[in-house]
Amino acid sequence: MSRFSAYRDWGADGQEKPELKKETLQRIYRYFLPYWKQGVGVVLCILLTSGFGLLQPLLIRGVVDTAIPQGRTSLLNGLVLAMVAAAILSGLVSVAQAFLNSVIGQGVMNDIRNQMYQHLHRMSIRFFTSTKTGDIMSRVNNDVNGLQQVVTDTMSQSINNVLLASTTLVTMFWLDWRLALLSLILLPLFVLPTRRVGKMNYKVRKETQAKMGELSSLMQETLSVSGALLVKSFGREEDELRRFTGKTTELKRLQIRQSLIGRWFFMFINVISTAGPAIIYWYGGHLVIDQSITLGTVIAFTAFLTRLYGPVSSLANIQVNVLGSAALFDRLFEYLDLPVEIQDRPGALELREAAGRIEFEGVSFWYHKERPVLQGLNFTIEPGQIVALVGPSGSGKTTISNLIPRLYDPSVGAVRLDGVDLRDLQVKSLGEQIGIVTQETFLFHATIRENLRYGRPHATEEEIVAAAKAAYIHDLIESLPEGYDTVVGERGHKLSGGEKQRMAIARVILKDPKILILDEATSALDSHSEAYIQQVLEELMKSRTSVVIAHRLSTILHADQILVIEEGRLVEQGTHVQLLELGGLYASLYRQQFEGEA
Ligand SMILES: Nc1ncnc2c1ncn2[C@@H]1O[C@H](COP(=O)(O)OP(=O)(O)OP(=O)(O)O)[C@@H](O)[C@H]1O
Repeated sequence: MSRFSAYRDWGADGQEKPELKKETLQRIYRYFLPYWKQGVGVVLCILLTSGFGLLQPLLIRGVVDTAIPQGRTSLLNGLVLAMVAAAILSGLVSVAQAFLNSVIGQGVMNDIRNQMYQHLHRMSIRFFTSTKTGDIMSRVNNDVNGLQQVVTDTMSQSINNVLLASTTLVTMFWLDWRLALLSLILLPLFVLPTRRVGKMNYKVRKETQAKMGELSSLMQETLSVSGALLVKSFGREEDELRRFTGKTTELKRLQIRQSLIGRWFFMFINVISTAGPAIIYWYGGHLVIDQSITLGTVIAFTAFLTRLYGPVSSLANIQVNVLGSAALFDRLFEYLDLPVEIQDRPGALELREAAGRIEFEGVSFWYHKERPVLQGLNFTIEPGQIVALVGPSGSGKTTISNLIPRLYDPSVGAVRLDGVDLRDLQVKSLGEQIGIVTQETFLFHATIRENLRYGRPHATEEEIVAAAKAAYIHDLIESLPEGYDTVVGERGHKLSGGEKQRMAIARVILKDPKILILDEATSALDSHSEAYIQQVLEELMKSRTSVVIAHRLSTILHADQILVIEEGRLVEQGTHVQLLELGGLYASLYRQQFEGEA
């Protein structure tokens, strides 16, 4: 089985039980390292806010125990002012903390998103043909977004909570050890239910995430232009609706469950945050009556109690949260770690100007090992030659042409350009020498000018117009209200199949590559336009090596060599005249077409 076979089930959400791996932690740490300064800032902010927080109950105690009983109004004013000032300062610091947190979170997220996009572009076509677009999108968008929330919240809240809980506990013991002990005994009451709720919440959240992924994949497929067209043309709207509502109903159920879990959580919090202080008032009240502590201490204690229980119950969930973040990171790392199939070897040569001699030596190829697509191909294309690949549908012609720009590497044997194995050349420099026009032309959602310039980013206006004229598309472009500024592509102006092919040809004319691959490049044209374009292409093919795949054999009569492919094997080779004389597969294909057209 190919090492890429795992791609096929990508996004099926294999990992259920997250575990914390040392390598994961180390890698996460490396992403945060560049932001250490902001990290120090966050810790300082947390220290300050927890200091301000500690101050409040102590100030309350001063008010209750000293200022009011002793009738010291100036002290009362001072204490109240200090309370307000501490609240304002604490608020300001928390704004700064939120800012720093965002800088870190967004920064890490941005770095990962860019790294992921770059990595995805290094992946071979095999990856894209075997992975659902929805899954790729979902990883780049949802997972990376999820990261910010989970990571920064988990990280800074954990530090925050540890500090809050420990400083509060120390202060509580300093104030009165008996009440402090009682608070500690009550702690499990608080912590245990929230921990359970936290776990349940995590599980449902994960299920919801997976369901949402499925839903977005489904929408991506059925709401794309081609998908919608298919649904309509087969009248399958109702079935699709059923499939969709099946998933949304499931999602609804999960989300209701999630919000119920939230309600349970708040119920526990409410009960305990009322019951906790009540118990402290009860025991503290007795101590006040016995005059062993002051009333202010009891009031301060109840304020401290919420400062203790909140952070401790969050910390009880920290394991779940940390595991959750680690799992999210792991999902992203899995993508980042996908092996790059086609990449530069160390010391790969830069191809400056290819002469254009292409050799296939003992080339076999398979997408999946059990089904070879090309078998033992040997042939040479001399510089400047026009070579046509001919053969029944599915015989492997496109696959052969894909090996030349190294969209795939041969499974056995070698493809050479000017005597050098393609695997020893820099992939980018190879790509620069090759121009491809296929049956399906893709245009970006951009202006016609920008689309044409894709072939040569620095092309002048004159060069663009000249290329468009050469591809017989200039007049059409001029007739559009916005001419070369017309936006085409996914949501822009629609060009017909033939017009798109002419755009693709103009784009390649601009690129001016040394090697040309035309895979059914004129299939969308009527015979009148095809005759025109054929002239253009013949002009274009002069002085470069060209590989042409065409079902309409009339377009390849003048090829220097015709390679006849059947079931992945080279079965005949020669010029049109030679092959007709041979009276084999080519002759019969030609006769069939000739008779069909006659
Ligand atoms: N990405 C892929 N994964 C698995 N099998 C593939 C893939 N692409 C093509 N194939 C298979 O490889 C074989 C050769 O396909 P190829 O597209 O090279 O044929 P072709 O001669 O160009 O056909 P056509 O004339 O119909 O375009 C076919 O049987 C096809 O099903």
